[in-house]
Amino acid sequence: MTAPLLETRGVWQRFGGLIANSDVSISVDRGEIVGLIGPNGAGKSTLFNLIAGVLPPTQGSIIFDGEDVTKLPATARCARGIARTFQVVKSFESMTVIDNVIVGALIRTTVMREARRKAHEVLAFCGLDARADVLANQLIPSEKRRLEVARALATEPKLLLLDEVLTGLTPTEAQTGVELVRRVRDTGVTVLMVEHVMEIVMPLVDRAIVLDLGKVLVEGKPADVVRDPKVITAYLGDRHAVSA
Ligand SMILES: Nc1ncnc2c1ncn2[C@@H]1O[C@H](COP(=O)(O)OP(=O)(O)OP(=O)(O)O)[C@@H](O)[C@H]1O
Repeated sequence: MTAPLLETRGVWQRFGGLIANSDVSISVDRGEIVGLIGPNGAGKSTLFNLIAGVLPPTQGSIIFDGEDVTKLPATARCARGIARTFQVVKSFESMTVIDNVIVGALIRTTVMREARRKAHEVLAFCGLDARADVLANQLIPSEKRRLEVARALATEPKLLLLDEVLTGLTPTEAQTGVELVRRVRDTGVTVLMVEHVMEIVMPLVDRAIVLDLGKVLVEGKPADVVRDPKVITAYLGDRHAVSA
């Protein structure tokens, strides 16, 4: 059996008296699409920040690709193959779409022509190449989310952390997003995604991990997770149990 691509081991995050993550141990295997779900304030974004290196955990360790990366800053983790998108889209609004993606590509090369070639390749993959030369602030919300994904992919990650990239989209846009995530995985990239829209995310993921009050409540196959009484009580509601 090969080792997981990502493991969090007994991770805690305290903000003063508030415990945002409490002894969280999860693992993600290579090639998986894993959904991280849970109610508002469950600690999902905090866990993403700990994995990406935005914050050091108060306690515990993060193992990525066989290496303890707990003490590494975000840029060093990105260089090792962890890329993320942000819940609040963080495009450089006054830059063109292509330049936004070149910023990502420059982590792998210092040759501008190569970074531009990579950026165009990734934009085409994300269905945005026709928008390469417009300013990021001219994109509609669904395009901005794809730009976030494109910028992350330009760093050539092994693990892509997607923070609510399908939230707030129309059903058609969300379906396009689902297909994009599948195609990303088909290229060999492992995906860990925080998402709220259960009807969309559950058919997409191989495994779901439910956080509640900073702890792992349940994990397993999506169909089992949505039927778990603990999950129904904590979060999902009966509607999801019957529609799974
Ligand atoms: N930098 C911070 N300082 C203080 N408290 C924080 C900080 N970041 C998060 N928190 C708190 O930690 C808890 C977990 O927040 P987090 O954003 O990780 O939850 P979440 O599951 O991502 O929620 P949502 O679905 O609403 O995005 C919340 O109570 C939040 O207010």
